[in-house]
Amino acid sequence: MQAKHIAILGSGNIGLSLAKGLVKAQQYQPQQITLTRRNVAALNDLANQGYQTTADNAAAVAQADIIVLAVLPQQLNKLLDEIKPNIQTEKQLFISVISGVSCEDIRQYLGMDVQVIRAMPNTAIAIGHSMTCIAADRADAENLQLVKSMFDTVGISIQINEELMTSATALCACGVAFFLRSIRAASQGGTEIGFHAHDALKMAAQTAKGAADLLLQLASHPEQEIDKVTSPKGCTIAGLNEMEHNGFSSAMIKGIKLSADKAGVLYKKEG
Ligand SMILES: NC(=O)C1=CN([C@@H]2O[C@H](COP(=O)(O)OP(=O)(O)OC[C@H]3O[C@@H](n4cnc5c(N)ncnc54)[C@H](O)[C@@H]3O)[C@@H](O)[C@H]2O)C=CC1
Ligand SMILES: O=C(O)[C@@H]1CCC=N1
Repeated sequence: MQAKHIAILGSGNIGLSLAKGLVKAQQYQPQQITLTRRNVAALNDLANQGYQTTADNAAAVAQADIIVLAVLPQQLNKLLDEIKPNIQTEKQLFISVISGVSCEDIRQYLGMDVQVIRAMPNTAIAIGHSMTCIAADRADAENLQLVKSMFDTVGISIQINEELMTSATALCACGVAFFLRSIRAASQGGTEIGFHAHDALKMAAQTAKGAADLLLQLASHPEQEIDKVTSPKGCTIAGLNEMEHNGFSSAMIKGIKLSADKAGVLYKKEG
């Protein structure tokens, strides 16, 4: 259990997923986490579970050791204006999960030499299965280690070069949506060939999970595992080739490329 107090500024989809993941992993107790949101009433359920909730970002920052920035890129500058007077550069660590905003962008906007580490988790953090990419330009090694161990308790984390953070956003954070859509599409196919929708979804999801685990647990390559499924003149290769003729791999590659391009231009430095 960490002794530190965390303020999560902007408790929407990812901010709340992070808070829930940290508590589920027993790294933090709800009382050690302050959640902020402009409409604080939307956090009433969390307040009942013991989290501190407030709309006052500056007050939340005043009592925090670790400050997580989790607003949209276009909401960041206003938030930084609000909290700037209460920042204690010597003792506080900033973790930004905001896409397309560099550590230098944050220091430059604040005009302060704060410790900033970027983390790009995904929503599976809420259940301890995030793939989180971590980057910093000049944070202390001790702080980097602290952030890495924090995210390791809620999934798997790797440290990457900061220039690759927009790519990490597309592949891992947006990636959850891409894989979910493929599972949904598989379930729709399943319904068309005879299964009730809820059964088809469960069957597709478990099949996707098994496929991912084959790669993760056996450290094998997708094509190696595909070769084991595709019998000569069989139905798997027939289905797979039909999907490829319709652009399956190409659609995924192009979508990830476009997402990465978009992630790089989400933030306008002047707000
Ligand atoms: N949703 C995801 O899967 C991921 C999102 N991110 C990044 O996390 C950030 C947040 O994304 P989401 O959670 O999806 O957005 P969201 O819109 O669900 O959450 C942002 C929250 O911040 C609140 N907010 C805005 N301004 C505020 C202020 N001044 N004070 C307090 N609260 C304020 C909003 O009311 C909202 O609840 C974005 O920058 C995004 O790029 C990163 C990784 C994954
Ligand atoms: O769609 C977005 O812009 C955010 C960033 C990663 C996931 N959601």
